[in-house]
Amino acid sequence: MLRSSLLTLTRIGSNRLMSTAAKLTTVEVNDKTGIATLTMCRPPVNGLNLELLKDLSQSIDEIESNKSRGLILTSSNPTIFSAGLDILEMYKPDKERIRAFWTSLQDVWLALYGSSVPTAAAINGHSPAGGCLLATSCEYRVMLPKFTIGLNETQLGIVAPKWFMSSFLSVLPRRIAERALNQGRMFTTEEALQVGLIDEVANTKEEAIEKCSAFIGSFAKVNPLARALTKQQFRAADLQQLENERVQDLEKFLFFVNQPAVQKGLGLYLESLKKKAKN
Ligand SMILES: CC/C=C\C/C=C\C/C=C\C/C=C/C(=O)SCCNC(=O)CCNC(=O)[C@H](O)C(C)(C)COP(=O)(O)OP(=O)(O)OC[C@H]1O[C@@H](n2cnc3c(N)ncnc32)[C@H](O)[C@@H]1OP(=O)(O)O
Repeated sequence: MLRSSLLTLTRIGSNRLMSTAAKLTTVEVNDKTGIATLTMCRPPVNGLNLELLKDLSQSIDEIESNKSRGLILTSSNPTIFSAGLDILEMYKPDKERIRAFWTSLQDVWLALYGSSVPTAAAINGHSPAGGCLLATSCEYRVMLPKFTIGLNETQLGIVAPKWFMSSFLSVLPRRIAERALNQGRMFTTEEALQVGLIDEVANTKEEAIEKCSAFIGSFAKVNPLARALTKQQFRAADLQQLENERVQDLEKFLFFVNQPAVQKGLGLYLESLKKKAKN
């Protein structure tokens, strides 16, 4: 398979480390537990651009087909899980590339939210918008203190698509989800724990990964097929909705993102990020 030819396989202690040639993600399988840790490593902020999304898709497929016991998603950056979609993909976009970009994002969501293996996110840094989408696509979340997580799209003058809302709603009560989305609210770790957006707090990344592993281990005595089919039945309606509306969803996104007012808003937001970075 093409994917195999892109992979290098290294052994670190009892762990197998698979990394893509471009190294935007690594997959490390713990030989004792059989759990795969998928790490995003795209400096400076794990912005989800086309290449990172393609890598994530490939890595998730790899983990599914390697029959790993579970998947833990985390980041190599010590303060940022993912800054969400790379705004440079949406600002003054290239016509063909932005189509591939959005389609890849749909692929990642379908693969992660619909994954047959147990999934958990070790959120070791800030996790706005697309970062929160990835985290809420997993079944369990452990976060480090003093970071933020949420769907802040309305703060940028954009709208979270329905399937972002589906992931959010699979975790939060409807009333809290609706208000947070309308406000574009970012929750601190402590607030996220209080509303149920995350399941546990850990003091270090290692501890977060241990807690994620313990969650995945909690299924050890459950029949894997029964567990996977049960999970997929819970998520089937959300997944089917995007499968049915993929093309319309892409066209809606392209129409929306190309509106002059949206482009202006994204430009101003990028400028404010750059100014903040300089100060
Ligand atoms: C009806 C509906 C139909 C269709 C829907 C249509 C549209 C909706 C589409 C999509 C939904 C959008 C989802 C998203 O994910 S949008 C992205 C949202 N993300 C953010 O708002 C995060 C912004 N970043 C930050 O808040 C901070 O950077 C962060 C807390 C992550 C890290 O802070 P830190 O102080 O550590 O780093 P910075 O100095 O701020 O940044 C370093 C560097 O990185 C650049 N940067 C940061 N975030 C992004 C990003 N998301 N995209 C691109 N670039 C980013 C930042 O500018 C700095 O760059 P430089 O100055 O060049 O070093």
